[in-house]
Amino acid sequence: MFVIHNPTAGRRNTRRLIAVIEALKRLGAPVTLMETRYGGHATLLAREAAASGADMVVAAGGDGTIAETVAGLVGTGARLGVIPLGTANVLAHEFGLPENAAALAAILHGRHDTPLWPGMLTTNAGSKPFIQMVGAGFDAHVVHTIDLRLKRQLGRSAYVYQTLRELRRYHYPQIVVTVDGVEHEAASVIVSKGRLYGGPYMLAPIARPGERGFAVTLFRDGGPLAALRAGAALPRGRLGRLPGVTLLQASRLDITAPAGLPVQADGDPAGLLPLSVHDASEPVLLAVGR
Ligand SMILES: Nc1ncnc2c1ncn2[C@@H]1O[C@H](COP(=O)(O)OP(=O)(O)OP(=O)(O)O)[C@@H](O)[C@H]1O
Repeated sequence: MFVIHNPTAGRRNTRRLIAVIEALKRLGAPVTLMETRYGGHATLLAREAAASGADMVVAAGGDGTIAETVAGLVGTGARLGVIPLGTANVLAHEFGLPENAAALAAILHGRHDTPLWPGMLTTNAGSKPFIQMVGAGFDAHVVHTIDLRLKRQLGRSAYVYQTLRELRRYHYPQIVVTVDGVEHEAASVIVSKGRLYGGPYMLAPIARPGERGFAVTLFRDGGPLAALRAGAALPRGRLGRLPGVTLLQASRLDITAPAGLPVQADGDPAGLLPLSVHDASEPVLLAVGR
């Protein structure tokens, strides 16, 4: 089993990683540990691990590291494992991965899995898979402007701080989004593979991470008050039920304007508008509990 560790993810705490690796060794699993040296390196490491015959490649990091690992695994037949070490760890919440090191090791060593069908995002920064969500509008602005040192120190609270800081600075331009050929306008758009957002919080109950297609949440109201309302609704799991919020299903989607607005994918900066989203060619298999 190959474990790809992003040493910059989350609060850089390696205690959990070591505990899971020790538990894997106690189960008799041979583990090869590799560290990423730069953003995007996980894709190369995963591709090489799969090419060398690994049947399981584990992403040890946050959602960004998982997406980069998946980019190297699609089409190879190698299974995906996850050791959540990130800030929000949305995918780990989505699939109920345990906090306990021994329980997580048992899942990685076991044979039970579920399909995870990534989306493909194309922007000026290129084309790459995402596993949980893509955003354009206020949330992407927060992701692009957040201080990475603060994120490491405060974890998820850094997003709350940055959201409050940017509420009155952001201009809330209208975004033009075409969902399966039908044009809409919104202040913010979140395209989801999974149901959760920002951690364990429900956003898109219609989302099906193991199947083709996407859930699309349109936040029609712009301005600081609407953004503040959304921020307050998130921890109560009521984001999707706010007035002015519409949830749609999509098989493909384009956001054409305004050009130059920031985009986020799986909680990391992912280029600028315009963007397009479609299905990856095939799913990967994710090791999960029963
Ligand atoms: N060695 C490295 N040096 C600098 N950046 C790296 C390195 N390895 C990976 N990265 C980048 O770190 C970024 C953040 O990683 P990741 O998303 O896994 O952690 P996180 O943001 O803390 O967690 P989450 O997405 O769950 O909130 C990714 O975009 C990845 O490209």
